[in-house]
Amino acid sequence: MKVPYRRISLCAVLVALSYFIYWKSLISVKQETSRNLLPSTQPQQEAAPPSLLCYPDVPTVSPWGAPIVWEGTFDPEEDFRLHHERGTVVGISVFAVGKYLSRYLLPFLVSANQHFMPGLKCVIYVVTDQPSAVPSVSLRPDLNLVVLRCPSRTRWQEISMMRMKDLPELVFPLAKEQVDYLFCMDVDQVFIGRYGPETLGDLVAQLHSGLYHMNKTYYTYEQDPRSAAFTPPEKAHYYYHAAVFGGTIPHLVKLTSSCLRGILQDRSKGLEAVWQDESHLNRYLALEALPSKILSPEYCWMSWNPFLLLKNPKMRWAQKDYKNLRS
Ligand SMILES: CC(=O)N[C@H]1[C@@H](OP(=O)(O)OP(=O)(O)OC[C@H]2O[C@@H](n3ccc(=O)[nH]c3=O)[C@H](O)[C@@H]2O)O[C@H](CO)[C@H](O)[C@@H]1O
Ligand SMILES: [Mn+2]
Repeated sequence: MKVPYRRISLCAVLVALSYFIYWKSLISVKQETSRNLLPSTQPQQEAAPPSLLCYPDVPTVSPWGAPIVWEGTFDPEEDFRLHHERGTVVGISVFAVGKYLSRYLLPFLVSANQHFMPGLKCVIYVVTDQPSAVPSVSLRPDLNLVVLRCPSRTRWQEISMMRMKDLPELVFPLAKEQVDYLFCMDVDQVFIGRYGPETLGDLVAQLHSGLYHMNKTYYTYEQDPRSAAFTPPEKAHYYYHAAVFGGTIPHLVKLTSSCLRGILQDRSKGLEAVWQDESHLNRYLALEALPSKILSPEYCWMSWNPFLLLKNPKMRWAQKDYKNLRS
């Protein structure tokens, strides 16, 4: 049989072209939607020089004045100088429980060693149910590793949600003595570019890169009014990813205690929020405490999302493998 190569290549070119046009239109729709969220009374922050941003005109400030951090909106040398002079110490807490330890922890640590706050003192708190299995990694002299034991839990939903319990019980008592700012991060991600002190703030939230390009009607807030995580969409602005949040310890204490309270209240009614801890986090950040700084999708990039091609990603999601990793 004769293969119609010319017809196939013509089709491929047409598909690629329409895909490109679709992608460009989505990005501009998103930019319009984001701009529309800004009330007209709010002064809009000067946009950084377009050549430095991934897309010109991305929103760089929230309606309540919190900076949205994109490459090009900050001066890395000035930020570094300030924090270096102050002797700022930055922490990360990362949970690696069950199979997630052997699958994700090593690349997370190796990449953090290379890209996370280079030149500043750092502490990584690894929270795990199997401390002896934590891989030994050669780390830079100003980066310390602290391993903490947490209980083994079987349901992955419990492991994810109970971070809101283990953080204040296991991590914060140490961190409040050792660090000025702490990030609470998922382990299934890797640093791929300089993740510097431009990200530091009292209460820091991460835009979810899977939903960033979408219209707000697609944001996955908990919609069951019986749940403590219930979030009326009209009261919220953004959809945040629970894979990264951070701030100073007093702010994180309030955040985790509110989320844990909601999780336990739901449990007592036989409920579980649609995106577990992430649903409670979104409610908290919409209704109880607005973040003082917001990280653009560059700081937690869903690398296989074809609608979000970024020029300056600093961290990307690792490949998911729910089938093998979740029992
Ligand atoms: C359906 C689903 O997936 N939902 C949750 C999950 O997405 P994710 O797909 O990002 O969840 P995930 O599998 O990365 O679990 C969250 C984190 O909990 C830890 N972990 C989890 C399971 C386990 O067996 N061992 C372990 O160590 C680990 O640090 C992991 O990165 O997490 C988000 C927070 O980022 C939200 O809470 C979502 O609601
Ligand atoms: Mn994750």
